[in-house]
Amino acid sequence: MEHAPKAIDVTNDVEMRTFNFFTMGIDGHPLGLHLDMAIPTILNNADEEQQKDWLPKAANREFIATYAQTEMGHGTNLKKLETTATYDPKTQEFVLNSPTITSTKWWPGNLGKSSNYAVVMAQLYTQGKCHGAHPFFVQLRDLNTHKPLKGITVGDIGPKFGMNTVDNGFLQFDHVRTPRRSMFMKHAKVLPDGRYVPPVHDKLNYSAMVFIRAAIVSGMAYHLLVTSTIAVRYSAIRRQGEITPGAGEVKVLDYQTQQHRIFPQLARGLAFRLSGQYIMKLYTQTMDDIRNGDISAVPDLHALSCGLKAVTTHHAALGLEQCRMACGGHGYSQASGFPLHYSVAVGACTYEGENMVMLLQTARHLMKIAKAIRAGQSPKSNKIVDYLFHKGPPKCLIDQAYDTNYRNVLESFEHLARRQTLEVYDKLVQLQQQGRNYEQAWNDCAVELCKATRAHVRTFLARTFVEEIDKISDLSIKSVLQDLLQLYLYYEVTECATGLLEDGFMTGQQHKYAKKKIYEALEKIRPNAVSIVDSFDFQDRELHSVLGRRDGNVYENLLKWAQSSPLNKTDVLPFHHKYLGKMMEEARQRSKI
Ligand SMILES: CCCCCCCC/C=C\C/C=C/C(=O)SCCNC(=O)CCNC(=O)[C@H](O)C(C)(C)COP(=O)(O)OP(=O)(O)OC[C@H]1O[C@@H](n2cnc3c(N)ncnc32)[C@H](O)[C@@H]1OP(=O)(O)O
Ligand SMILES: Cc1cc2nc3c(=O)[nH]c(=O)nc-3n(C[C@H](O)[C@H](O)[C@H](O)COP(=O)(O)OP(=O)(O)OC[C@H]3O[C@@H](n4cnc5c(N)ncnc54)[C@H](O)[C@@H]3O)c2cc1C
Repeated sequence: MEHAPKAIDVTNDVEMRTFNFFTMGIDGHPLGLHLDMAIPTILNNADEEQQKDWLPKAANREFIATYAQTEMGHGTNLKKLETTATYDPKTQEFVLNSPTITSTKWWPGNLGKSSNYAVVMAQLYTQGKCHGAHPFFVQLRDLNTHKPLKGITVGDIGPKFGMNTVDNGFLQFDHVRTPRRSMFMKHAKVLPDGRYVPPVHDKLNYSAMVFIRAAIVSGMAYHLLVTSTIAVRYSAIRRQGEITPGAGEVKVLDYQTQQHRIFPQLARGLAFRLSGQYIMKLYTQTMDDIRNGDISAVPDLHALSCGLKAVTTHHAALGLEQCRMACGGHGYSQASGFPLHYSVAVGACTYEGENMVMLLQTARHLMKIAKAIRAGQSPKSNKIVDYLFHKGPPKCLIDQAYDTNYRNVLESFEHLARRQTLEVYDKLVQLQQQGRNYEQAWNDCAVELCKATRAHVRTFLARTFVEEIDKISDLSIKSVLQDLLQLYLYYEVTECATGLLEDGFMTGQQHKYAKKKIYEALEKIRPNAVSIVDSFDFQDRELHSVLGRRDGNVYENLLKWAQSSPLNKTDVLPFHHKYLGKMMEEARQRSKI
């Protein structure tokens, strides 16, 4: 198959678009879904003729499209989406319909007021048979008046936990007719007479979600690096309390507890950035392969993107909260920027696949591998999973004198992932032997399946971090990043210590060794901490934080920020005399009686 036209390479500016997206919660980005889901859908699911028609206009912003898949009643379970697209061979059109209240499309970004087109996921019916969810490219609003077209009800879903500058919307179809060729026809097709032509892989229609899951990994790195920049800079300004009595108040960044709270977030931000680059390259390569008819990497990409998305979003949410708490009272102010960054970032734990569901998707992949291992098969030279086939050292070696390239630490992570994967597989088999069906057994193992996925993803993140730091040639930069790598690896050892201690693989003494390495790394990072975050070169505008200002003039600008509040436009607000003043006057009068 010849290469499809690459009018735009959606992934070449992912870093910038991740930044754009993740600040959209700050300045509202009516093109977020257009750029990050609608265009990738056109690129990967439209046939050549459709691409020639839609892609240049989309790239030129001649319309704004969103990605309308989730419904009020279903977001995770795509098999049960209720919106229908029924083919009418007489007119060669699809009839789109929202049969129930729960089939109302609900959540799509920019759907409420901005978009005039949408990628609509609907159950495809033709010749009386349902062929499952397929994407359709549908016009929603008149291009001149921007009014909804006939049969279309659309609006904003109202205020949310965050991202309230984005018009997430609702959408209902009342028997809306759309041409046959509005169905994305690169993979599956419906011929003029209504015959359905199936795709080579029935999940290729889901590629836009895979793109976002891959992009979110870099997005979470961005959020952790932004918020740890704010926390480090503020902690280098804020003086509170003494370490040596009489020696004067210290910068709170000198407290070990403050370092232990913030620096691991910095380290995780770097780790996620490196794995984010890896997964985006894997996505791009896989999409190229699909264009050339090779779908062999699709399962690996799906499994890794689901696992990375779930783990990095969860750790980013926890890490942002740690950075906020580390800034005390001012961290709780909107002036800090934390409420904004947090409310945008934490949505990623839910959208693009709720995290538990994503962990379980990766677990499906791991169970296939476990089955092959138990059947005595050999590994398939796949660097992401081959370690599961290998037998690692019987005991933890992290405290050996020399641990070249942290091989002993990585083998500890591999041991835990291997053990948890095989143990939960064996439990799955055992439960079925005891009479449970597969689905029941799966549900009874779901928590352990998620743990196995987290252990597998941790191994991947750690190995990628080690390999990428090893490639750095500038020794001064390498030395600083190795301090963060040391912190990351031993912090992760302590984070999964229960798993490593559970089977006696690691000893309590080795756990103490890991803690010692953490404290050592904190001490090494402290003198470079401000330079490290300054090196990210975030602009004050994107930090959106008085506490994280590059010039460090926190207090003067905190007062200026407060004084600029509308509440401070006048000394006495009208409500005072109307309510509080009146209440107090009446109370004084009563007390005179
Ligand atoms: C550029 C910067 C951008 C920065 C970030 C911008 C973000 C924009 C902000 C917000 C946008 C948000 C958008 C959305 O939220 S869009 C809606 C997202 N919705 C979801 O993610 C739904 C989640 N549910 C699913 O994906 C699926 O229902 C499922 C995967 C949970 C289950 O799928 P299902 O069809 O039911 O299949 P099975 O579980 O039965 O699995 C069958 C089989 O298929 C494989 N598979 C499933 N999905 C994929 C896939 N995407 N790719 C490849 N393979 C897939 C699965 O592994 C099974 O295989 P098997 O084990 O071999 O049987
Ligand atoms: C900020 C934001 C932006 C969004 N933007 C878009 C968009 O642009 N386009 C779009 O189409 N959608 C969008 N969504 C919707 C989003 O994709 C869904 O909310 C998400 O997929 C989760 O589905 P749900 O809401 O149905 O949750 P549910 O699936 O109902 O989840 C509820 C609970 O059930 C659990 N659960 C569900 N199924 C299983 C299972 N099989 N096994 C174990 N546990 C399970 C979940 O883990 C969760 O704990 C957005 C959502 C948010 C929050």
